[in-house]
Amino acid sequence: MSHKLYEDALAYHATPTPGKIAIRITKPTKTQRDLSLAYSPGVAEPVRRIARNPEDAYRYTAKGNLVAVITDGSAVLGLGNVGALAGKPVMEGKGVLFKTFADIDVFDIEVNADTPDAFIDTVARIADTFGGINLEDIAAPHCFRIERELRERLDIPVFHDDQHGTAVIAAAGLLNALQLAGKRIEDMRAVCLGAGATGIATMNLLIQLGARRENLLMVDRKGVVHTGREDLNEFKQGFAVNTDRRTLDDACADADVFIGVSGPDLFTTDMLRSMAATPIVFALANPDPEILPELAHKTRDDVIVATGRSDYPNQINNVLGFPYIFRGALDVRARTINDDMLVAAVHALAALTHEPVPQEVLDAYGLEALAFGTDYIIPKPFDPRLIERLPPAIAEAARQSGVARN
Ligand SMILES: O=C([O-])CC(=O)C(=O)O
Ligand SMILES: [Mg+2]
Repeated sequence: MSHKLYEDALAYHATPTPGKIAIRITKPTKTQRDLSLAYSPGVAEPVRRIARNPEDAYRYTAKGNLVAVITDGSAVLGLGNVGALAGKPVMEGKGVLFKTFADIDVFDIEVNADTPDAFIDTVARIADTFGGINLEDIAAPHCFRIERELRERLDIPVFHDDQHGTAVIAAAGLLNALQLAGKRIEDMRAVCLGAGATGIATMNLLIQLGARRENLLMVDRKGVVHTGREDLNEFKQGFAVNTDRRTLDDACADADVFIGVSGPDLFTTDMLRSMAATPIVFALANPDPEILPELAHKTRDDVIVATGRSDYPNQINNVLGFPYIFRGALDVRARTINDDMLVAAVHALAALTHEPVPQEVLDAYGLEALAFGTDYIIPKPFDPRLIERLPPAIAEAARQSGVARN
């Protein structure tokens, strides 16, 4: 990407105030009386109430609209293990998006943890502060255990964004792309390059939506995940297929779908040429995709391409998910975010793409027109209808599945 954009990004982050987010006060604090309500002695009364009834925290504190965006810095974007502190710009960025798109407040928390247990313990001990926990940029496989144990221990939603957020958006975009390609998810043969958090969660969600496990080939650094391998962790084992295919080249031949959640430029033009008719290529590595859209389109004119980036059509990025999924969950004080809620989000997103696009979306993207088609398989992040459609669908799924407290 251009050097200029990166220079601009540094200036954006540095001035006029370092960082991207600050705290706002929601009550009057101008007079002696204001202070005696906000602080001693008045503050003692909500304290006594919450001590008697913890649910009162939702009434007298910011808890119910406050999400922790928490990382250990072990898998920041596609940049790898850069450490907790270096992950902070991304976590602040998530806070900006939660606030902009769903009016949810965020504390970003960067945890230096030597072990998954230390991380789990830290999060569990601070969880009372929050209405929900958004785990971010935590590497596989330890992210799976971290999420599972925190879900068991806590009665607020715990959601690993890079797994389920990205999976929801990819699945919604894929349903639409398959429709354009005239293919059914039940028949689709898909390759997933990258068997980490996002890859595994996405494949699991596609199976829930009708994909057949034996038609999904996961590929990791050592090649195709197949039943003859003895180096697979329990999460990859679930996707081991009985096949002769061994390399990424082998896997891509005649495939209908390629989903990359790996690293830059790993998907070649030869691989693309070997895919079935109207191939679907989701090159989702951030910031640099597995293949650049211009190269994919130059290689085949029947390809449908998506990336994770804002500067190309078809942005498959979890920004379309986490703000609205948490909004829906917080609105009904859901105890968790379950699969029914994720599937509801998939269908709401996929359906919205078929409707006429409002003028303000065209303006935000400098476009004359935009309609369902190969360059528009998923709504744009600046679509004001997202906040109207997604949270109610997710909240309803929470109610139906019995995890809503309101
Ligand atoms: O931050 C983004 O653009 C999407 C994301 O969660 C990641 O790449 O880890
Ligand atoms: Mg992430």
